[in-house]
Amino acid sequence: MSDLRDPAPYDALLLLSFGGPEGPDDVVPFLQNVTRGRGIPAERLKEVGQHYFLFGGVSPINDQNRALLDALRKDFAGHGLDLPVYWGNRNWAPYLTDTLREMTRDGHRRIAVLATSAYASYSGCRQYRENLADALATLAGEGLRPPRVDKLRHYFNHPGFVRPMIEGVLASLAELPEEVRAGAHLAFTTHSIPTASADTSGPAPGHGDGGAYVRQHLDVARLIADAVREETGVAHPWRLVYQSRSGAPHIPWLEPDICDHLRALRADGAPAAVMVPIGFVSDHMEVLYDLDTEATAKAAELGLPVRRSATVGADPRFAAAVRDLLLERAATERGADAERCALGALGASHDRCPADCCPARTPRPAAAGADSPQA
Ligand SMILES: CC1=C(CCC(=O)O)c2cc3nc(cc4[nH]c(cc5[nH]c(cc1n2)c(C)c5CCC(=O)O)c(CCC(=O)O)c4C)C(CCC(=O)O)=C3C
Ligand SMILES: [Fe+2]
Repeated sequence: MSDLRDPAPYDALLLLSFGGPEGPDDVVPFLQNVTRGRGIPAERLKEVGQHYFLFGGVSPINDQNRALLDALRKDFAGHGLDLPVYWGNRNWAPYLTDTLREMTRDGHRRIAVLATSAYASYSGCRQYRENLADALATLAGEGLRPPRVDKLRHYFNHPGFVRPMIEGVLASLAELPEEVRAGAHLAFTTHSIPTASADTSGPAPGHGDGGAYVRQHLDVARLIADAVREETGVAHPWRLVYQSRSGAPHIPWLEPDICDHLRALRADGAPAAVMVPIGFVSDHMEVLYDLDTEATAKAAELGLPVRRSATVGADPRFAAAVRDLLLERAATERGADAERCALGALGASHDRCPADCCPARTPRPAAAGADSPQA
């Protein structure tokens, strides 16, 4: 029997996130970092820049990550897990490469990575693995001996991610006026991505038809809808919808858009809706602007009462889930048996992405996978 608190072989955890601007002067360089080489029309960039300026040029994502770091450190300390937690981002300071350099200088040799994206997709998984490979290559180029990095598995169906969202939906339903509550629709929403990218998300055997990205979201939506029905005795109608589309108009992205969906609900006589942002880990700009500002204004214009339910953010149950994932993986890496906690129909996700998982349009080195130069 292995020690349940033993993090070996890991000597540190890295929280890996998207990053966001911290003031008006950061907005344009941040957007340049995000969209470098990704073919986003200038029109769209100007529009997204306005979303940030509306909030003083500050993305909420950094404070959300600081709160999660605090929650993780408290959870680890409270459970006798002595493991330092670092934070690095893809698109803004603290940059991943700087954090990994610091971790290397601090003597860390084997690092577990938690990405703030719960599902399979190029943007949510492989792109982070590419960022890790780039950072490791940079460190090697500086004459440092890069540590080994392992990315923790997808947690979309971990109870520590799903449970808080179920409670969030129940709270949002309770906030709706009583006369519309029982008929309220649940609009589960996530980031739209190109259909070509969705179709190739996850390992190849599941490619096509929206791939693992759509399948995983549908599984979470169903889990939440079922739990809400059990709790309230009401089978709220639900649908998975999408938001935050970018890219050129002629390229197909996942649909329907949340705003079009709200319009259709209104036209069909739905009395109310709860927007459930299952695709997002915290209240960042996609949630504060695209849902709380744009979609909420659209609903008001339509005369459709709506609420937006909570993301997990720094919920202590999510922090505990991260500890669980880390200790599970640590045990697996030591060759021990580990319970792999997962709700729903899909089971626990793989630890190491196979070579054909969420392929890039142009193949590039990616760390922490079967096709990694470091593997
Ligand atoms: C699947 C997915 C997630 C969810 C998983 C996860 O959480 O990682 C996510 C999260 C995020 N996306 C974010 C911001 C942006 N995403 C953009 C563009 C894009 N996102 C894409 C996908 C995703 N994105 C895609 C396919 C593009 C097109 C360009 C490309 O192929 O890369 C752009 C460019 C402008 C625009 O067109 O919107 C911005 C500014 C922020 C930070 C918010 C903040 O500051 O609070 C976060 C957390
Ligand atoms: Fe995005």
